[in-house]
Amino acid sequence: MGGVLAEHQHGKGRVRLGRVWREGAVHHMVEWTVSTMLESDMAHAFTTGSNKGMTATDTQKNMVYYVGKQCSSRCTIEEYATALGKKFVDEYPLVSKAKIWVEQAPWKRVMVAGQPHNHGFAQYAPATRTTYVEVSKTGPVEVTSGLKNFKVLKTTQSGYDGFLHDKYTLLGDTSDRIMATSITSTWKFTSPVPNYDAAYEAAVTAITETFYGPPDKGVFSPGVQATLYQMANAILAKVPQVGSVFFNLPNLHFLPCNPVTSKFDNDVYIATSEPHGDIEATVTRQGVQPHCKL
Ligand SMILES: O=c1[nH]c(=O)c2[nH]c(=O)[nH]c2[nH]1
Repeated sequence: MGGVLAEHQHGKGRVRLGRVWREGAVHHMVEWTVSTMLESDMAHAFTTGSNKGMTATDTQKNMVYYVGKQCSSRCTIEEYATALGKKFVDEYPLVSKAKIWVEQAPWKRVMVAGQPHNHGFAQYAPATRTTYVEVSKTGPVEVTSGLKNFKVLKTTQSGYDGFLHDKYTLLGDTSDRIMATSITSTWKFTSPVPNYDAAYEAAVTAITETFYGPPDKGVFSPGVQATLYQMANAILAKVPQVGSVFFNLPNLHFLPCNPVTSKFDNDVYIATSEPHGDIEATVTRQGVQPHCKL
């Protein structure tokens, strides 16, 4: 057993936490799925079998709830992840770096009879806000935010042509098609963020304005690749603290359908999720290193 233990870490995956802040009759609620990873002086656990000094993954799970309790007033996932990461590196001498992932379930306050409900919530869409935070004993806290499962679609203002046509190609050029994708994006901050909620809303606005264009006319997309690049640039323009933006965009095809008695007339489609195109890229400001896609 002479192999070199090159890297190691240990953590707890997908710990689910509900947190309610009761402000009088009006309640605020979040549901978070938290994953942790600790880099620590624990090589001996792998190479000798001794677990001396180890922060057990069960303890890491307990800390998820403990720090949730400590957040006595409403906070963002970025603030929570930073507090949790700090707790690990401050509490445990052998831990050099804590890596924290948090996903926020899309609970929204419901409207009943036109009024916001005091304590009722619903999920209207599966878009999930995400964060990944690294806290080391030395060095700055590194925060990456994002979203996943954000399904967007437009029924026109999308085309795809000019690609290589050879004997293996069946797809024809098109100047009008449905464009649909399920957006996963992460954006890494390179300077302090005064308000993570505002930064998130600005990034989502940048994505939607760029994808759809103005409400009356929309905006033409010549391909998923070009739209991806434009959306990333829109985030860089709208959120000055962001240095690097990653997108993964599956191309969810709606295929022209010829119902038995008629021809396709831009009206009936075969909706598919598989197989799908898969298009991704990272776009950075000049001189900024791309962040890893997570
Ligand atoms: O926008 C697109 N990009 C592609 O790379 C691609 N490939 C494909 O078959 N259709 C599309 N559409």
